[in-house]
Amino acid sequence: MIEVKNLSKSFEAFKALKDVNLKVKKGSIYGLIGANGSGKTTLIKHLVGVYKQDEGEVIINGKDIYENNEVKSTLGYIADDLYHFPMYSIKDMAHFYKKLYPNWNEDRYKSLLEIFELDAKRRISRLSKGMQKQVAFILTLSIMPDIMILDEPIDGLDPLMRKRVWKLIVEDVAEREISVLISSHNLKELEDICDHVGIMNKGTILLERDLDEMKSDIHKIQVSFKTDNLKDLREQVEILHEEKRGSVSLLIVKGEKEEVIKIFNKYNPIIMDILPLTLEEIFIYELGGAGYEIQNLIF
Ligand SMILES: Nc1ncnc2c1ncn2[C@@H]1O[C@H](COP(=O)(O)OP(=O)(O)OP(=O)(O)O)[C@@H](O)[C@H]1O
Repeated sequence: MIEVKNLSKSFEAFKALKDVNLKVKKGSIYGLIGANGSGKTTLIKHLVGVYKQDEGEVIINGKDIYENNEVKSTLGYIADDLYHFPMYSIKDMAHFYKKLYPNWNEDRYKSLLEIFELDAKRRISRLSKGMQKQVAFILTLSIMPDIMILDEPIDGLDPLMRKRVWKLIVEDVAEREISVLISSHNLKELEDICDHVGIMNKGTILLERDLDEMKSDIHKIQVSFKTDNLKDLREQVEILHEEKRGSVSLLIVKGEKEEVIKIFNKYNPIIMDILPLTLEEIFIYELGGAGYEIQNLIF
């Protein structure tokens, strides 16, 4: 479990993190989205114990992470700027990790090398950027972490590798109940794998949502009535957005699905379809209501 309470951090006069609160439960995946410079990497460097906070707490599995090697040995971290010792091969690096991480699993390491089809004798600095990322995943997954912190993890990976990596992470979450935090600019990438998503903006978490709850609470409805019933409907349901396409209205409606359908059905619609919403659309409509320009925050 990852817990951040009232975390603040300044670099000289610049306040990079302002009163950040966040929780990633056991067996869940948290997606951290935010524009360049919003504070994701600064937050992550606190989560992995690189930075010491000015205020607040950063607790991993019930303990402060900063200068705590015992906690760090259960934590897998993939930084956005990977570092490998220049002369090291994958095998040398694995040897180094084996000494550093008590839960290192040699069988898993070997099977991951096969999955990624990498030769352990190859020097890491000579591999392509994407292959270096694959090595980082092999090493990180082989330490059998309780917690994984991934900063832009799939940048540089091709679509097949992305799929492979997500599958491995989701399996670890399901089988070993690890907690994962992933930062990304790409909401679409996170949509299928995260349970929670938080949007960072100017050093704070602007909005945080449970994805299942969120998806069950907001609906895209394509509807057409014989007469114009939208005026009456507006008084009974919360409509976040509406568009008219000929005789058909496209509505984004907030509320419990069955209840919303019941209300619409009272007006005998000629057609009524409930369409799936992407995560991006949900954020746009939710934040649109709050007066934010979501596109500026997440792209
Ligand atoms: N060591 C530092 N000294 C001074 N300012 C810093 C330092 N590290 C980060 N900052 C500032 O803090 C802010 C947040 O940076 P951070 O790297 O956390 O953003 P980010 O959300 O990870 O961005 P990106 O998506 O571009 O990676 C930026 O304005 C950055 O300039």
